[in-house]
Amino acid sequence: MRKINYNIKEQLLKERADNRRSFAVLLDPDKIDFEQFTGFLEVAVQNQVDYFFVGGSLITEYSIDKLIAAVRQYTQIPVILFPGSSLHIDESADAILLLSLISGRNPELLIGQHVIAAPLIKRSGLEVLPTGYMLIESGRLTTVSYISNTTPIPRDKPAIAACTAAAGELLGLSHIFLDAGSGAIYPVPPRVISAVRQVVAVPILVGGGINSYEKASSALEAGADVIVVGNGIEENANLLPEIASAVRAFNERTENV
Ligand SMILES: CC(C)=CCC/C(C)=C/CC/C(C)=C/CC/C(C)=C/COP(=O)(O)OP(=O)(O)O
Ligand SMILES: O=P(O)(O)OC[C@@H](O)CO
Ligand SMILES: [Mg+2]
Repeated sequence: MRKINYNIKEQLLKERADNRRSFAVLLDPDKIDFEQFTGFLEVAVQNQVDYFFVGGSLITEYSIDKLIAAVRQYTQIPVILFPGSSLHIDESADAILLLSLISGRNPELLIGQHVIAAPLIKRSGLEVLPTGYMLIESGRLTTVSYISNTTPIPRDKPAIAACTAAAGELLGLSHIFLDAGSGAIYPVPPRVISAVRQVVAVPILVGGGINSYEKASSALEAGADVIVVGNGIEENANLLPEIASAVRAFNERTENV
């Protein structure tokens, strides 16, 4: 299937203006079982998954291009890179979350990797989604915290999260991603999401440890525009329809309000 010319930034802004929420499934290239992948994609289409995010803190197989080609063969779901480093850029995707890790104080992940990646991104034709990426404490040491060598924001300090997100927006970042980290024990607390929601106008993405209908609903009620789920779906195939139904229920409930 040919690449479609999406404008994801505009799509996210429109959804936000309409108070509609979206569902992104995180695909870890190292964990895809290509034998079963077609069936998985059918389920994703049936359940109206809005986006595939593709990436990881650490990638060992470098099968991003194969993964995207498989997605394209069976679906029109947009593929957005969620890179842990400048080595994870693949121009066959539709867009890239250009993350700046604003909750941390590691200059490499605030600007260093971006300098290295800039010429590649410019020539790739990928749509760029400039994103303030914020790690929130999650009850355990996550891969992303370890690999990025940064300390997450304490989960009981919504004011720190709000000021960090506000600073990111003032700097011109057009999305905020609140991430408890893949496999988090505790997802981003609703209080943190709503504190950020009150101070920024840009779309908010929330992920990490969302593994039930209830957790998804709480994040949506608190103001998350996009729910991102990875590990939970890798572990339990029934979770994809469950999260999709939480997003659908929210959208149906608020449709005529
Ligand atoms: C500028 C460019 C192109 C890259 C740098 C991008 C930045 C700043 C990254 C920040 C830190 C980072 C390592 C983010 C990766 C986040 C991610 C895709 C997490 C997915 O989960 P994993 O952390 O891989 O967890 P598992 O161990 O469960 O697979
Ligand atoms: O794998 P999970 O815990 O769903 O987290 C998804 C994503 O937000 C991780 O960066
Ligand atoms: Mg992973």
